[in-house]
Amino acid sequence: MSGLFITFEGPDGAGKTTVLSAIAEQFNQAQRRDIVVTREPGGNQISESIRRIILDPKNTEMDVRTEALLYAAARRQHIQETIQPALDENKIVLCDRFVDSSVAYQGAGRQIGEDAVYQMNQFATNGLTPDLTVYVDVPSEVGLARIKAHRDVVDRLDAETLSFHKRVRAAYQRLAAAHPDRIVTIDATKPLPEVINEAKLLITNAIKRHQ
Ligand SMILES: Nc1ncnc2c1ncn2[C@@H]1O[C@H](COP(=O)(O)OP(=O)(O)OP(=O)(O)O)[C@@H](O)[C@H]1O
Ligand SMILES: Cc1cn([C@H]2C[C@H](O)[C@@H](COP(=O)(O)O)O2)c(=O)[nH]c1=O
Repeated sequence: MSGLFITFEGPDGAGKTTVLSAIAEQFNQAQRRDIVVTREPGGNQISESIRRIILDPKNTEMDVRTEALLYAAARRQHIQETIQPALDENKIVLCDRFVDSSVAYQGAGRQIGEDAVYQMNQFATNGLTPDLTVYVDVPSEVGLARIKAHRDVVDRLDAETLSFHKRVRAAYQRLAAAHPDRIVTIDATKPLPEVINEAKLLITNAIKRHQ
């Protein structure tokens, strides 16, 4: 039996990272041993190095397809080093972003084609698909305002135009409509404790179904 692969997705500033770490914290000590919390791009030394290159605001010359390929390369390494070994050990992997991010940000945000980006990622993932995706949804203006209010460093993607971020959100909403069995939407304009509770319930139910 394989483990359980759960991803968190959403526009910048939706609250994914905050919600994910609160949930991981709330699981008891015994459960925590079976849970791996990780993120994309990143999760290991090579993928974190790629992350620094992609997000560096100085890298203004980066071509949009180069960017898409770098995200996919970081993902491949992340799967091989972190995700697949944990799933093989029957663990629960909670991952901050995965292929849906590439479809939304590079496919729609950068306008290089949602299907083209999805297909390119099939090579990187060899078809690995999350069992559940928690989509934390906020209007782009709300997410960006949260980032501006709370973050000292704004990365190359955060700094994109409002229209870029609106295309990203619209693509996420299309993905959620197209994959209702996998992607569950949470309204993240609600107060943080409510968002955390809703996400925790989704994960707890997924774990129960999996046992
Ligand atoms: N429901 C909420 N209501 C108000 N503020 C929130 C809510 N959720 C998160 N925040 C705040 O918004 C900020 C951004 O949250 P967080 O970093 O978790 O977002 P994120 O989705 O991981 O963003 P990114 O993808 O850009 O890293 C944080 O300061 C967090 O405390
Ligand atoms: C995985 C992935 C991420 N992105 C973007 C989304 C964010 O702006 C940054 C990641 O950093 P954060 O800590 O989640 O803010 O990168 C992307 O464009 N494509 C992807 O595949």
